[in-house]
Amino acid sequence: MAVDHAAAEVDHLAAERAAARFDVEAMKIAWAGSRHAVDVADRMARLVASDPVFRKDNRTMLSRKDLFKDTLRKAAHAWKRIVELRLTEEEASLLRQYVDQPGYVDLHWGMFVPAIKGQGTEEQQKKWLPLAYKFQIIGCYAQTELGHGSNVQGLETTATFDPMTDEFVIHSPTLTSSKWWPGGLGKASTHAVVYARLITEGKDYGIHGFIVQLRSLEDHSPLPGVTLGDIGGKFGSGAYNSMDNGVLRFDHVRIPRDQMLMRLSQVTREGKYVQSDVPKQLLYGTMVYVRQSIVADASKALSRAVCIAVRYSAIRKQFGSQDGGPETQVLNYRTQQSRLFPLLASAYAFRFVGDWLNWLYTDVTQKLEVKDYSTLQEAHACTAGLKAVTTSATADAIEECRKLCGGHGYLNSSGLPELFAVYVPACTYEGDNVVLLLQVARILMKTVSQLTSGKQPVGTMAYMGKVQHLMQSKCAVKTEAFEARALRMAVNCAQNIGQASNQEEGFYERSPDLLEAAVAHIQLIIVTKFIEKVHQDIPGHGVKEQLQNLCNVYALYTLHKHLGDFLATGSLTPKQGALANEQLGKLYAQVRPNAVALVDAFNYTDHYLGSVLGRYDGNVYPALYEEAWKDPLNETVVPEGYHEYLRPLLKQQLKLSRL
Ligand SMILES: CCCCCCCCCCCCCCCCCCCC(=O)SCCNC(=O)CCNC(=O)[C@H](O)C(C)(C)COP(=O)(O)OP(=O)(O)OC[C@H]1O[C@@H](n2cnc3c(N)ncnc32)[C@H](O)[C@@H]1OP(=O)(O)O
Ligand SMILES: Cc1cc2nc3c(=O)[nH]c(=O)nc-3n(C[C@H](O)[C@H](O)[C@H](O)COP(=O)(O)OP(=O)(O)OC[C@H]3O[C@@H](n4cnc5c(N)ncnc54)[C@H](O)[C@@H]3O)c2cc1C
Repeated sequence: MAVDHAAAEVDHLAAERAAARFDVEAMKIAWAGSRHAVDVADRMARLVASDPVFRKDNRTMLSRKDLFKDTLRKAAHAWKRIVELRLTEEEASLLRQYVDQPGYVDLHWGMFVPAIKGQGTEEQQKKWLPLAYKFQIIGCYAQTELGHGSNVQGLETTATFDPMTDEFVIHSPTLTSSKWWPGGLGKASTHAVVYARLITEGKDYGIHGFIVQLRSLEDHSPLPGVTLGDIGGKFGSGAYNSMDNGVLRFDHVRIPRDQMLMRLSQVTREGKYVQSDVPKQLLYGTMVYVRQSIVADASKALSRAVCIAVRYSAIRKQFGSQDGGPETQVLNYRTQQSRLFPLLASAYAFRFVGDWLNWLYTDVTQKLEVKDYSTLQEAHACTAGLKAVTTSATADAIEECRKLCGGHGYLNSSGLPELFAVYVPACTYEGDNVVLLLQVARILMKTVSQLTSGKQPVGTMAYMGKVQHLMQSKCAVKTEAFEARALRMAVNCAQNIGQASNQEEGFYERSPDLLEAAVAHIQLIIVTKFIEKVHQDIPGHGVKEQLQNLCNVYALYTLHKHLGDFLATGSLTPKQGALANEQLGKLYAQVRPNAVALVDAFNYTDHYLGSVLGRYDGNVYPALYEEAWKDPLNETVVPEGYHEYLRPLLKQQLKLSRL
């Protein structure tokens, strides 16, 4: 008798949901942050999913031109809906998230507006922000050049003040000074915040931001002296190709003096350079803001991938039956669990550390407003380090989820190839991850060097103040082992650097070790924030227990993966390492019956997931089968090219065989 496998698979997810030992609705609240957050997200997700303009299932089959036009259409439609429905800022930003297609609006709202807010004077904000808020201008963030991205101080574009006309002359003196990469620049933006070397009275004062109009507001043509376009196709089909990353050159383009962003420093009518009493690092403030939001996005991307892989692993069966009985769900294999459940735990860990980072960012911003700059370094270290660690882990995890879905994970219809292709540049943009970790390492070395002078480290570095205890102790408690590992790695690096002939040379030589010390410090922060979360009052049947399990999984998995560090620094004994691994196996068994419900708690619509493998109803096989027929290659039974290339070949072979 033929078995209806499709119906059986659907039942599987229902059975998984019924077996869960906690209240999924309460977990949705723990994940989203509040009942209100769940409701708003749900409403916005459904609004997008029910609107045919936001359809995205054909995205990987569109040409670059069609994909770009589709992005313009979606952005315009989203804006229309935002205005018509009078959406709040919170609702509008969720709507943009669920539209789920990178485009110029990300840079307009994500970098252009924050740059003006952070670096513009009140007067400049009054002039430019209303235009940007109403989309009367579209802006991008033009910092990176063909020759320099990481080294911001090495940028070459010049902004030379001309006191005769009270203008800056923006110029690209070399090919390598061409702006290269800014999103939204290639085709959409009318304006940019351009970063250039400020030159006045014959002196180079380094990098500053300027608002520059690029295109006519009448017909969108480039203004005189401006050459610009798109930099070309990028990794993966669909994916980030919806974005018009651009190239831009200036040939002595003149802008009024008041288009220099003047909150941090000014140039007077006479051409005098005046530095405000604020730290010059605030020039990098927009990047700090975006890095913080990238950490929050890491948990979104990772949870999507994990949701697909968990649901599909509950549906997919292989082996396990000798006599024609049911085969084993691949989710029951210990290897599948040990690869997948740490990623599930990481999604939750990144979510909570992202919330904390958002709190830290808000706190630092409020302090800056009253000229308290004491937490600037902490904000830089945490945003840079967490951005690096969470994006690298998420990119690796999405690829792992693809493999966890076997062959079907490689199909575009699984959603995973596109998710990976869209996500992986997060390891590079907004600061290459290695460059950012080296920034964290510099701050760690500075902190270690100050320990002897009695200066007490604060914030996330406070544990380093327990240096006497942590350098000697045998660690029984989990967090203490993480603290000892991070501190001892940092102290080892500092000692090795101290032996070099000069500090810079020592730092350069020891940079691979410094990277690992920075990662250890950041992982300590993630573990600590997860533990703090589970110590809070979390309502809902079984919710706290599940989060406690996931927290243990994250900590013990991280410990297991980096056991070499823990052993080499003497923070754990080999026996403790082995016990941790034993414990991890037991935790996986506790996660197993709850896995499907734990990904349901992300509350993603099928539209947002964009995956036939991750469907809520589990009806995977009919959907896969149906999806295949939609490919343009299947529009004709006999393929185009048959008469030109296949038929002559086959006929020739036929003739040869008759000879
Ligand atoms: C299936 C389909 C899915 C579809 C999904 C769709 C989702 C759509 C959503 C997409 C969203 C995407 C949105 C984002 C889009 C991407 C945007 C990307 C934009 C960019 O990339 S913009 C360019 C970014 N560029 C960089 O990040 C450059 C990195 N370099 C630097 O930051 C600096 O050069 C560096 C490395 C910090 C060095 O600077 P330098 O000036 O040379 O300084 P020093 O190292 O000497 O440090 C001096 C001093 O300053 C302190 N410092 C440094 N940085 C900061 C800072 N940011 N804040 C505070 N302090 C800082 C440093 O610690 C030193 O302090 P001291 O006390 O030691 O003096
Ligand atoms: C999709 C995408 C969107 C982007 N959007 C924008 C945008 O909107 N606006 C904008 O201005 N820019 C944008 N960028 C540019 C981006 O910010 C830069 O690419 C990024 O900062 C990395 O700089 P880079 O390309 O110069 O890399 P490089 O610094 O050239 O990196 C190359 C290699 O050198 C290594 N390296 C570099 N310096 C060091 C060091 N000191 N020590 C050890 N190793 C080092 C790196 O780790 C890397 O392995 C975007 C980039 C991408 C990919």
